[in-house]
Amino acid sequence: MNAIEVTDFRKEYGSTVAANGLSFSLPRGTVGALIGPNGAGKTTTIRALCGIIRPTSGALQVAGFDVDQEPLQVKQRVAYVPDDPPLFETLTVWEHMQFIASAYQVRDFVPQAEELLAQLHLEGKRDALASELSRGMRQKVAIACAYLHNPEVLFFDEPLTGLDPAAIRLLKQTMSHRASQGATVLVSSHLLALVEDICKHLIILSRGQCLFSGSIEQAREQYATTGSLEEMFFQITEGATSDE
Ligand SMILES: Nc1ncnc2c1ncn2[C@@H]1O[C@H](COP(=O)(O)OP(=O)(O)OP(=O)(O)O)[C@@H](O)[C@H]1O
Repeated sequence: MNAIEVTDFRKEYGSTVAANGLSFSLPRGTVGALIGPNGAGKTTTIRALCGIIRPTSGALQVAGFDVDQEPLQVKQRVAYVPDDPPLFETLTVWEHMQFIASAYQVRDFVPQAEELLAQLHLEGKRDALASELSRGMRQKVAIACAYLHNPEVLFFDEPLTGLDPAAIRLLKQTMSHRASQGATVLVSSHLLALVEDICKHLIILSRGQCLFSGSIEQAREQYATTGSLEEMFFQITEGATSDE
């Protein structure tokens, strides 16, 4: 079963076509990499999948629900970590956890929240206001909030930038672990070498179009390559961006 199903997704911002008839899917229990050059349409696609922006046309399904027709069911089941997470500046780290637990009705959230803060080395910042946190710490708070309500589908937009090596390793481990437990993770990143070992599925966008969607093995077969994800990326996007 696919946790994410995108069919002919189009998004226009005025005269800019950010997504031009994208179709792809991501199987449940998979970590998928959403990659592509700057301006390819990755953030637009993720935001549409979370129900934050509406498509100009096309159909988007997440966790078995139509994003346009059943937005609440979708929002209850997803978590979204944007590249610059907007926190509540006047809430403390712990109050963020309380807020998420309340919004998503997570019962007995305290042990899990404490564990997440410990894993992310945020225990010392438990009572700090969001406005007092470093960029990496803000990202960690957003990650802790994302995990707290045990979402079925997680969207991460450039999650690794700003994190220290220990946090990068932890985030990758937790993504793989969540996927092994049945969750689905779509991660957008330019740091191909860092996501290579956890992503089983590849979605490559360029200029609002989907150049490839499938497993890493299928990509290797289709493009007859044994190279790294980075080499594959250049091979697949070659030509598609050459006249930019
Ligand atoms: N709110 C907006 N208003 C107008 N144009 C937008 C808006 N958001 C995105 N765009 C445009 O849509 C296109 C796709 O942008 P998007 O942010 O989805 O790309 P991306 O693949 O995430 O890029 P990057 O790797 O640089 O983050 C770009 O041309 C961008 O300028």
